Amino acid sequence: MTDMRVAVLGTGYVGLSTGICLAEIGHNVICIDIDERKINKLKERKSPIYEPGLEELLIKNSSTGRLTFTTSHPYALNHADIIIIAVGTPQSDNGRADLSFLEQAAKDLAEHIIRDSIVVVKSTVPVGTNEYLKQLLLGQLKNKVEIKMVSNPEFLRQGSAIQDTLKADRIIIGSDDAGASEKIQEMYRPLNVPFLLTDVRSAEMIKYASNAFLATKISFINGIANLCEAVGADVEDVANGMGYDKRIGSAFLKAGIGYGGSCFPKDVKALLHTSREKGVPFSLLEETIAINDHQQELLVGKAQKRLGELKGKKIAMLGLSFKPETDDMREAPSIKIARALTAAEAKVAAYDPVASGNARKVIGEIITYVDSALEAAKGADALFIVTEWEEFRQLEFEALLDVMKQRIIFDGRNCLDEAALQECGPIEYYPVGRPAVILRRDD
Ligand SMILES: NC(=O)c1ccc[n+]([C@@H]2O[C@H](COP(=O)([O-])OP(=O)(O)OC[C@H]3O[C@@H](n4cnc5c(N)ncnc54)[C@H](O)[C@@H]3O)[C@@H](O)[C@H]2O)c1
Ligand SMILES: O=c1ccn([C@@H]2O[C@H](COP(=O)(O)OP(=O)(O)O[C@H]3O[C@H](CO)[C@@H](O)[C@H](O)[C@H]3O)[C@@H](O)[C@H]2O)c(=O)[nH]1
Repeated sequence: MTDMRVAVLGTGYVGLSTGICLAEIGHNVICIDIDERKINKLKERKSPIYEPGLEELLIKNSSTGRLTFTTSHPYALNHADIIIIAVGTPQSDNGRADLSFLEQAAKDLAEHIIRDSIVVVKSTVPVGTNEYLKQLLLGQLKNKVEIKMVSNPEFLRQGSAIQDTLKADRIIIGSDDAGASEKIQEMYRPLNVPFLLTDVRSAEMIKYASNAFLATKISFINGIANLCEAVGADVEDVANGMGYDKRIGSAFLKAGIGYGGSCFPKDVKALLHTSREKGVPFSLLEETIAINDHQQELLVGKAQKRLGELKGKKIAMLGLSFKPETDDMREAPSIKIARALTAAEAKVAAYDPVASGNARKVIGEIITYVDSALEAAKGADALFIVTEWEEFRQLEFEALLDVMKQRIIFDGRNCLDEAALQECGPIEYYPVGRPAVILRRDD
């Protein structure tokens, strides 16, 4: 059965992608957000975020009338009998997940739900939160209605959110109510994605375990990369060689300056917080975090070692967003790198294809934002690759190196073509976990 009536709370990456994709497979979706500016933009069929493919589907599904937007909870809830919560669960000071947006969402629901409903929690929440929310909701319900809860964590990645939603590896449905579980399976069935049915607590844990495992895989390969530098091995070949083993797999073995973004940093810390709260030591997670933090400092350390005092040196920074194909700056490694460089009194000129506007809000005016890689490179003592945008791989490095004061590149993402760089004449190229390429004038 298609054409279910669904309300989605929150139009961030998750809410918006979910809402759009559910409309795309035939449901009637209303998305609600408390942020009036976002909703106004969405009503004009413009995406408030940079996410490939999202705006096309937004326009398509808005024009069929299957996808609408509102800031009014009563209006949206009047429309729906499946309510998906996709509000943010940021990190609070002690590492714990901040549930205040969820608590407010539960209050909004309690006030305005007028019919029996299934409430689906898509936000990433610590184990036990679904039960807590249910109690909160039931305790404040204004109308006499029946509420069933389903935990349905999300696994999309920014930059490929739409494809990840339409072609997910799996859909996790955690519920103790067979009817609710069946209805949510029906909702997703047109996607033709495998379901894993489980209890609520296990569903909540699957999300944290998945993110923590992937983050740990990244820290592991970064640890190996640092060792490779010490022993003269090449981490790209090592990761390749490991990845052929099906038990290991090649994904998430890309060494570099560590993981950032709106999820891995906060979710690993939230899981660690749970382990401490329960008195179950999980020092592996501490190490995952420590390696990640260290990795972001290493790049600046390498520049200090090569250039000496950074005071007055000019650094060109290519890339600001936490990964390519997004303008999201949450926990982007560029933030720490920009702060460390400017603390050492280096002058930083940064270029990013889409994230400069958001970067200004986070990093501020301690660095200069320019409109091209070439402009950033002018007069630079070194160039840092911080985000592996495809645009940077395609750069004319000969021209870029020619405008630099010193022909030195630190590639924090191992994304440049070494052979092509060697064609550019004298160069010093320092990747992560691989031997440096040093071609002097008389080589
Ligand atoms: N970003 C990702 O790639 C991703 C992927 C998987 C899971 N998650 C998880 O999904 C959740 C949402 O993440 P996000 O990145 O989409 O969040 P986000 O911060 O980008 O967006 C959340 C939205 O919710 C809105 N909101 C807050 N309170 C509300 C309320 N009471 N009613 C309606 N709207 C409200 C906010 O205004 C905001 O627009 C988080 O728990 C996150 O950990 C995120
Ligand atoms: O081999 C790798 C892979 C990733 N990264 C970095 O790890 C971070 C996260 O990358 P990615 O996982 O691609 O992006 P996210 O959009 O943050 O997605 C993650 O976080 C989401 C939110 O929970 C989950 O839904 C996704 O499944 C999970 O991949 C980025 O800084 C990447 O540069 C590496 O350093 N090496």
